[in-house]
Amino acid sequence: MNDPILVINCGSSSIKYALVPAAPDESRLAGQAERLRGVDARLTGVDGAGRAFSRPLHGADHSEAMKAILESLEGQHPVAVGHRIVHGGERFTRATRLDAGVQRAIEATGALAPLHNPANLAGVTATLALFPDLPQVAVFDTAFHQTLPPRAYRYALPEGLYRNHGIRRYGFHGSSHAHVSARLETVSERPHGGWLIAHLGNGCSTCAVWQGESVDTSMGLTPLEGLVMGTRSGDVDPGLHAHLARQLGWSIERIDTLLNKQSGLLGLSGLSNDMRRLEQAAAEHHSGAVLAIEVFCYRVAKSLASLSCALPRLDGIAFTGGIGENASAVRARVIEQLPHFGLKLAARANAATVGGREGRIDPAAGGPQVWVIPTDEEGRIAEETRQLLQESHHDAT
Ligand SMILES: Nc1ncnc2c1ncn2[C@@H]1O[C@H](COP(=O)(O)OP(=O)(O)O)[C@@H](O)[C@H]1O
Ligand SMILES: CC(=O)OP(=O)(O)O
Ligand SMILES: [Mg+2]
Repeated sequence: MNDPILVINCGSSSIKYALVPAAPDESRLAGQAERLRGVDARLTGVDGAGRAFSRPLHGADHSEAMKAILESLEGQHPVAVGHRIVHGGERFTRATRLDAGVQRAIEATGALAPLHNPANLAGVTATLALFPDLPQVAVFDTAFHQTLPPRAYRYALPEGLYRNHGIRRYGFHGSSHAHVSARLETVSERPHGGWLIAHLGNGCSTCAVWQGESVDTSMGLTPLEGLVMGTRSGDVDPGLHAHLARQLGWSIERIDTLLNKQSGLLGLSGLSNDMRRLEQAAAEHHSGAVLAIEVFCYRVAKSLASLSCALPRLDGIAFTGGIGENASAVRARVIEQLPHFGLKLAARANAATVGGREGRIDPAAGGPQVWVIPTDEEGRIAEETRQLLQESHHDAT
């Protein structure tokens, strides 16, 4: 493999990794460790000899899982490591070489992404211990949204909170939205247009892109704002916090756990945070699952409609992420709630575009286009890592 970059995407309970070669057509070694710290923790992937493997990790934490991942890559020689870091705050507006100072600054923004930044840093620490001599780069979810205008990133709060404490909307899933936006430039034949992207995975966000730049997005100061997610509530009345504290005596920690870990699809259904499981249960008329999917789809449609205000023109919509790429029934329910935009689906193309396929799923009747574009956060992180290292090499010579 030619000068591959090792990409590490550490989530709260999973690590996705990929060894991304310089040549885009060459295949990648990739995999994931899931349900970390659980008895059923497991690593699945493809090893250096091209063999698929799946093995139990028995309660492994992030650093033990990282060791197992690196063992599976034995014989491979990455030239650098690119890390997904979810929150870059106001300081990190682009990919940045990791050093002790940068690590400390990422730690300081940890409170704003409690499910993500601490896990991201655990991945950095484990990788640094195993690859002390390799350049390591942080690629931030927030960076793509640096182009948001003030009307989109400011909350209607007193200015001092923004100026002195960085209280503003940042936006996340930037590597995913950037990848999808770049693909749309290539495949849609409507370059430099206005697009709405729905990234629907465990975390979910929408993004309005005009001429390749993010102009508004549904996530805010933290990855909790906006859509209904696996375990996150998304938007609630900001008065809810005071109400729960005053009326039920709940602590801030309890409210935070409620909104981040016990809500969303899980809270609404009382069953699961997993869309696959909910679709099965809804088919068997589980009322919680039926309601959870209904609220989920309505909130995606409502968010897309409101973000359309950020665009001078709507060329189309793209779905991505585990749900966006696979759940054709979810896509159909979202689009059917947006008829006033002239949006329609071609039912057969919609049903067939699943399992990592890219494709256009509207009837091509001249209205806004609808696309499924599989995300590639790892590819984008590798690209930005490579670019930064090339720039610093040029600066040094
Ligand atoms: N075939 C499928 N049908 C419906 N939902 C799916 C399918 N495959 C994956 N999903 C859903 O995608 C979500 C996970 O998305 P993903 O983007 O992989 O998450 P993460 O944010 O952890 O990367 C889960 O809700 C899962 O149920
Ligand atoms: C920012 C975010 O929500 O990330 P994920 O989808 O990986 O949870
Ligand atoms: Mg995700």
